[in-house]
Amino acid sequence: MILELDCGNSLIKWRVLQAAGGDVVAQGTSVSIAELLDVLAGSSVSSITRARLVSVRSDVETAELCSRLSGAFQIDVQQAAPSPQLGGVANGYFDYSRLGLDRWLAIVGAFQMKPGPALVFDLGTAITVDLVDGNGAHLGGYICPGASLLRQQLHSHTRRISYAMEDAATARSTYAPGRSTVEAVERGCHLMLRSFVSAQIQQASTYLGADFAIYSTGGDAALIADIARVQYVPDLVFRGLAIACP
Ligand SMILES: Nc1ncnc2c1ncn2[C@@H]1O[C@H](COP(=O)(O)OP(=O)(O)OP(=O)(O)O)[C@@H](O)[C@H]1O
Ligand SMILES: CC(C)(CO)[C@@H](O)C(=O)NCCC(=O)O
Ligand SMILES: [K+]
Repeated sequence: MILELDCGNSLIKWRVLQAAGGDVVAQGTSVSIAELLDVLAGSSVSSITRARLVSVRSDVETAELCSRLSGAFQIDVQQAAPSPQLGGVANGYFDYSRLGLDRWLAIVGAFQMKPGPALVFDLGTAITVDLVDGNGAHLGGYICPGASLLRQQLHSHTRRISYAMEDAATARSTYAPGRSTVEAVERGCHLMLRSFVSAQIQQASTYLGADFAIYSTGGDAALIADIARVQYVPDLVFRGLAIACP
């Protein structure tokens, strides 16, 4: 079985495949490797024979994650590394090694799904947007605060904005003007995020032509999944990871 890990700034997303390109037998999100090892130990996942990992954490932290994993399963852990080209895509950064590896793999995963122009949204701790043209040239992209950061900044920098997170999801059910703090903040941030996404889609036609695919991935991808033409692909980074570490 193959263990795949996407180590973001807040969470470790992981899944276990029966074999390369095979069925997903287990998946989840963990706050730490220790928690992930506990979950796997208590599951029906039997023998992990390979692991591949992408991380946007510091080199020291990433090396630590890899060594914990190799120690636990007695295996080598393959790690995605920056590259100027992969899977028909050319990295568009001035310095290709500076492009976040999660972004890079999401673009590569998208281009493999359908070779052609694409706009890729990843909604995690940060929201990232990347453009790739029909020849596989990555044109660059954008990095913005994610949905939680937007709200948290309001909570941290004001005296009177404060509410229980349990009430947040209900408050987001419409976009009507908010009549309580929770409604006003949740609807405001949700609209801000969606307006940004719509503006990106509109602007992208300048660079990609009228006919491009739009993908959304990451923990908060569902917030924009209903916008016209947006395809929700939760495992976009893992698709790219399989190409980077075959
Ligand atoms: N089970 C979950 N646990 C925690 N957050 C979740 C969960 N499901 C969705 N989310 C949302 O996903 C967001 C985190 O997204 P994701 O896990 O893609 O990014 P990350 O790993 O934290 O960050 P990044 O990859 O941008 O560095 C949170 O802001 C939260 O709103
Ligand atoms: C932007 C994030 C945090 C998104 O996870 C990650 O891709 C990252 O750390 N990128 C490095 C900076 C860059 O991509 O320009
Ligand atoms: K991410």
